[in-house]
Amino acid sequence: MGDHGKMYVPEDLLPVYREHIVPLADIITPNQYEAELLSGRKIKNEGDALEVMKWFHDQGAKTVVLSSTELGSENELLGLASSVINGTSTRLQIGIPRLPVNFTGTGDLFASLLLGWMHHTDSNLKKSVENTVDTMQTILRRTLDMARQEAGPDTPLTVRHLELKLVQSLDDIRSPVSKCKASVLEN
Ligand SMILES: Nc1ncnc2c1ncn2[C@@H]1O[C@H](COP(=O)(O)OP(=O)(O)O)[C@@H](O)[C@H]1O
Ligand SMILES: Cc1ncc(COP(=O)(O)O)c(C=O)c1O
Repeated sequence: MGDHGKMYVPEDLLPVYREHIVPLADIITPNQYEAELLSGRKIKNEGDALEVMKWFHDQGAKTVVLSSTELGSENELLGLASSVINGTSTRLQIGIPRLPVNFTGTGDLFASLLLGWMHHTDSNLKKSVENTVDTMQTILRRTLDMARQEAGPDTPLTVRHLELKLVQSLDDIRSPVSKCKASVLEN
């Protein structure tokens, strides 16, 4: 829907997403801006993030992952996740090392990887979020390295240079190298 304070889709679609699309979702992976737009609440701290994730559960989503928030630090984005599946509730957070460029298509890639891992792990939220973030890191680092090589030292990186290196990352999609650990939030 949007990012960095700007919507990609026409603004008059917001109520359609909120009222008609969100209630259809089993799993939803908004970034901070999208979560704030849909829920109508600002996320300024972890308590706000937990309330916003509860709002999505109240709309019917069993699994909510805030793919990134600015609640981390200069060097880290913070992801948060919550699932209520078969009466079992799990909430966790994960630090995501921040790379110094804006990529395009990361939200779509994140959603695809998470869906695959939730399917393969019988809805194990912790393992799915960790594998997803680990694979994202590997793909984005490869994308940035190859973009810098291709552009050379004097050319600014463009969207074309930063096209996600998915095909080159097939092995990392299948078998992520375990690095980022999620911590479970108690109550
Ligand atoms: N600059 C970045 N540094 C590190 N990881 C990033 C960066 N941008 C995106 N990602 C990865 O992509 C995922 C989705 O990005 P996010 O910005 O939350 O969604 P969207 O692309 O929809 O705005 C994040 O969880 C993170 O793993
Ligand atoms: C119109 C438009 N712009 C940009 C994007 C890229 O979004 P992101 O980088 O958040 O995945 C999308 C993703 O679906 C989109 O539909």
